[in-house]
Parts: sequence; C-alpha cells; structure tokens
Amino acid sequence: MGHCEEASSSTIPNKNSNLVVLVCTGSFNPPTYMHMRMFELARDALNLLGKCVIGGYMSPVNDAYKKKDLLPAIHRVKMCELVCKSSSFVMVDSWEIIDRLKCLQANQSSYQRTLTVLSRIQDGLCKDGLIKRDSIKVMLLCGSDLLESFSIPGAWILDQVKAICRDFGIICVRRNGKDVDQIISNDGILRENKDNIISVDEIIPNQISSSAVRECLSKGLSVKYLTSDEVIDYIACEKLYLA
Ligand SMILES: Nc1ncnc2c1ncn2[C@@H]1O[C@H](COP(=O)(O)OP(=O)(O)OP(=O)(O)O)[C@@H](O)[C@H]1O
Ligand SMILES: O=C(O)c1ccc[n+]([C@@H]2O[C@H](COP(=O)([O-])O)[C@@H](O)[C@H]2O)c1
Repeated sequence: MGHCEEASSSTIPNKNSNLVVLVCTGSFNPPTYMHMRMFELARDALNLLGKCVIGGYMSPVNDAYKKKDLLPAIHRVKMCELVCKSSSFVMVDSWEIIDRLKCLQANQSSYQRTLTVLSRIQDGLCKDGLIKRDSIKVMLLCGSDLLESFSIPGAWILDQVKAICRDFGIICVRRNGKDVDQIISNDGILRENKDNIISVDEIIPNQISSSAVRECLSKGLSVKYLTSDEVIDYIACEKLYLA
C-alpha cells in the first residue's frame, strides 16, 4: 500500500513525562460508548501512575483502509464528533480523512499508518513551542485485539511497531478476556518494550463492539445506551446501517 508520508521514528518523547495525550485510531463504524470508556479507563490508569491526561483523540481511519462494511468517512467523522460531545477531554482528529484530497491530487494512497498519525499529532502539539517535545507523551490507545494484530505477519511494518512501542507507548484495554500479558510475552518487539505498554482491565466487562451495534441496527433493534443518543439520531436521519 502506498502512503502519503512515512513518519520518522526520530521523535523520542520523554518516557517520564507526566503529561499524556491519548490517540485511538480505528474505524469507529459507528463509534460506541465502549470507545469512550476506553479513554476513561486509560485516564484512570494513568492517573494512578501519577500521569495527567491532557487530551484524547479519536482518529477515524480513511476510506482507503477498505475494511468490510466501512461507512464513508464523512459519516464516521460526524458520528465521532457527536459521541465526543459527552466527553470533556476526547476530541476528533480528522486529519486521516482530510489529507485524502491532497493525496489523491498527488496520486498517492491516502491510507495513513498509525505511526504517521501519532507522529503528526505529536509534531502538531509541539510545533509552536508552547509544549516542549520532552514534556509530553503521546500514547496509542487500543484494544487487545489490535495489540495482538502486531504479531500477524504482514499486518504491520515491524520497524513501525518498534517505533510505536519504543518512542510513543501503548495503553491497551483488555477485550473479550484476552490475556494482554500473554500477547506481550509471545511477541519479541512487545516483550522488549513491555515497560512502555500499560494494560488496563474494564472493571465492568462488556462486549460492546461496532460490529454488534451494526448487526442490531440492520435487524431494526434498539442500540440505545450502546452509543450516544445524538449518534443514534444521526444514524436514523441518514438511514445508515440498514440491512
Ligand atoms: N469492547 C472493546 N474493548 C476493548 N477495545 C475495544 C473495544 N471496542 C473497540 N475497541 C478498540 O477500539 C479501537 C478502535 O476500534 P475499531 O472501531 O477500529 O474496531 P472495532 O470496534 O473492533 O470494530 P468492528 O466491530 O467494526 O470490527 C481498536 O483499538 C479496538 O481494539
Ligand atoms: O499502521 C499500520 O500499519 C496499521 C496496520 C493495521 C491497522 N492499523 C490501524 O488500526 C486501526 C484499527 O484497525 P481495525 O482493522 O482493527 O479496525 C485502524 O485505524 C488502522 O489504521 C494500522
């Protein structure tokens, strides 16, 4: 797959920085309350470690990612904005989408790799000098299925996995009972960087997922309390996810 730009791995934020920005990349098709819970769980876990989360970004993946049943980005960005209204610190970073036009003009694929997203957010936060590069730590927030996918041959570029683990760090929410320690110990890169990977358990386990929400919607079932009312209204209004 071609890419607009490949991020350099030269950004090395201070591992001991107390200020953290969380970045969750994904389809958000549609965003659910579980996505929002992940930010809450991560913030609680980091607070306990003496860190302060100053913001969180949901970064919806570009249409070029070509995941099955992926709704056009314009809808996913809008729904992310709506679900974020319920949070005081989570917002949407739509750069993965917006950059598409520029890439199309340059005849490049517009899919943005996760390392690129993290690097760009960090560069953006530090560019005007208000925040020093070594005073902030940008971390990837993900579920354990994503962490596990690092080990799937061909799914990721190994040097980029190394850079994400070493230069940024990961906060991983256990999903469907998956043992995060086991995932880490089964993978060389994750093992080497285990001090930079924080595992978080959902205190109230649930199996809310975008695909389960889509399935309910396609059957005409209620999804109330699985995502925000604004998202549900938007889906109804735009007639999305019908069978
Ligand atoms: N219930 C959950 N528990 C933990 N992590 C989750 C949960 N739901 C989503 N995530 C994580 O949120 C991030 C974004 O998820 P994304 O929207 O791409 O996928 P998904 O919920 O797995 O979607 P789908 O169900 O459509 O495959 C990923 O890191 C994913 O692992
Ligand atoms: O950067 C990569 O190489 C890479 C490889 C696989 C997946 N991702 C990202 O992982 C996110 C979740 O993907 P998925 O397939 O679990 O919905 C999505 O934002 C992708 O851009 C990123």
